[in-house]
Formats: sequence, structure tokens, C-alpha cells
Amino acid sequence: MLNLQQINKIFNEGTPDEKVALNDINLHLAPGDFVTIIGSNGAGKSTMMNMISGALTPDYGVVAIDGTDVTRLPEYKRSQYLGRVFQDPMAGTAPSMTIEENLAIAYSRNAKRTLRRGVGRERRDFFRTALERLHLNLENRLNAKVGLLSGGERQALSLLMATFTKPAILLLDEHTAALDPSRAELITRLTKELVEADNLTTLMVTHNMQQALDLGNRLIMMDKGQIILQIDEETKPNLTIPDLMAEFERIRGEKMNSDRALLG
Ligand SMILES: Nc1ncnc2c1ncn2[C@@H]1O[C@H](COP(=O)(O)OP(=O)(O)OP(=O)(O)O)[C@@H](O)[C@H]1O
Repeated sequence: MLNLQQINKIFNEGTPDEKVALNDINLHLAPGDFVTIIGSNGAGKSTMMNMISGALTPDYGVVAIDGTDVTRLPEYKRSQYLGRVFQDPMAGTAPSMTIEENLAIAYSRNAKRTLRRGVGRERRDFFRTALERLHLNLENRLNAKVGLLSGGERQALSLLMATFTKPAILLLDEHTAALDPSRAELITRLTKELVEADNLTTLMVTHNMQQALDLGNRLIMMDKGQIILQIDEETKPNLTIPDLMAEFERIRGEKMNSDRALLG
């Protein structure tokens, strides 16, 4: 479903600010895989997500989605394959537009042809049914401006907009990190429900190790532009935070030093 082959990215090459952000990244996701990604600050997590979304192009390597080479496909064309939720709850939705208008934009951007034909009442019913899955009563507030929603409600809506058209790949970029604990828990629960309901192929970056262990069937750890550890679905259910810390120490010969990575 997703293939990253020998992805390399160097920023400011040949200057004193040269930074190897990704160093030979190879990753394969089968349909329905849900991979959580952890790693210290500057490990290359966001750069890797941006390579998949098309916001960045690799210096070398191939990005393939669903068997199609999309390495040179611009971001706006690649969006048909992708749903993405960012850390900032304000980033995924338009505040001056209503819930229905926001859903309509996401729907027309990503929905398959058969869905797109639905208009008027039929489409509104589809939106209502989708919103009911959030259990936030938003299905009765279709005409409310999104700017009036709380951060948690807004992030739930962003999550729904990123998933309800069943994208080939769902990218979650620390999407609970800016929320208070109870709202983060709500979004974590919804993520689990929505991803499982449609068996979505998902990549989730998180600094919360417990969340990385609780969600998904696989886990990867990144450091200094490399994937240094891949945990498969047989091993992941029994894994603990001390195991992950010990693995890092074994591989790198030093203690993990990111305080944020210990949260949770
Ligand atoms: N546009 C850019 N120009 C120059 N350097 C960059 C750019 N984007 C990222 N980098 C550098 O590349 C490295 C990887 O950054 P990236 O943002 O991918 O890390 P990350 O794992 O997402 O970190 P964090 O957890 O702190 O968000 C860092 O050293 C960063 O400073």
C-alpha cells in the first residue's frame, strides 16, 4: 500500500548548515497496517511525513502509494490518496465556514466518483451519519461555524474529514499533542475507532510512547534520519516503555535523551 525505497533528504547541502534529515529510509506498509512512529527531536519524523504527502521531494529514492510511483507527483495531486491531521487543531478546518461546508470541501477533494455525485439531502444525510460516529452531537450543528467549536471538537472534525473518504494512506502528525489530556484521550479513542472501522492504512507520529504502544499493529523508532528499530505485529502487544528505552540504548549505546518522548 505504501512503499518508501531508499529515501534520502539533505537540507542546505554543501553549506555549513547542511543537515541529513533522512538517510536511506526503507518502509513498507501492507493494506490495513497502522504504524506508530516515535523518535527524538529532529529524528526526521516530520520530514518523512512530508515526503509521503508531497510537501517535500526526496533527493533520492522512491515513494509509491498503491503501486503507483508518486515521487514527483505534486502535493495537490497526491491529496487524492491521503488524509492528514496536524498537531494544530486550527490547521485542518476553515473557521469562518460551517461544519457542513468544511465537510463538503473534504468530500469533493477526496471522495470517489460515486460519492461525489450525491447532492443536497442525500449528501447531508451522509455527513450526518459520518458525524454521528464522533458522538459529539455535531450532526445536529451542521450550520454552526467551525470557529465556534472547542479545540477537541475541531480536531475530531479534522480527523473525520481526513478519514471519511477512506484515503489510501492516513497521516497523523502528533495530532493529539496540542490537546489537554481528556481531549487527547477522546481523539485517541476516535482515531482507534475510525481507523479500525475502515481498516485504514495509517502512519502516526507521536511523542507519547504509551500512545505509540496502545495504538496500531506496528511501531518504528527513528533517530538521526534513520529507522533504527521496527517492531512487528507479533512483538508489539507485549512491548513496554522500558523495553523501548532498552532497545534504544542497545542500538545507540547511549540513553534516550528526549524528555518529550517519555511522556505518557
Ligand atoms: N526546511 C528545513 N530546512 C533545514 N533543515 C530542516 C528543514 N526541515 C527540517 N530540518 C532539519 O532536519 C532534521 C529533521 O527534522 P524533522 O522536523 O523531520 O524532525 P522530527 O523528528 O519531526 O522532530 P520533532 O520531533 O522535533 O518535530 C532536523 O535537524 C531539522 O532541523
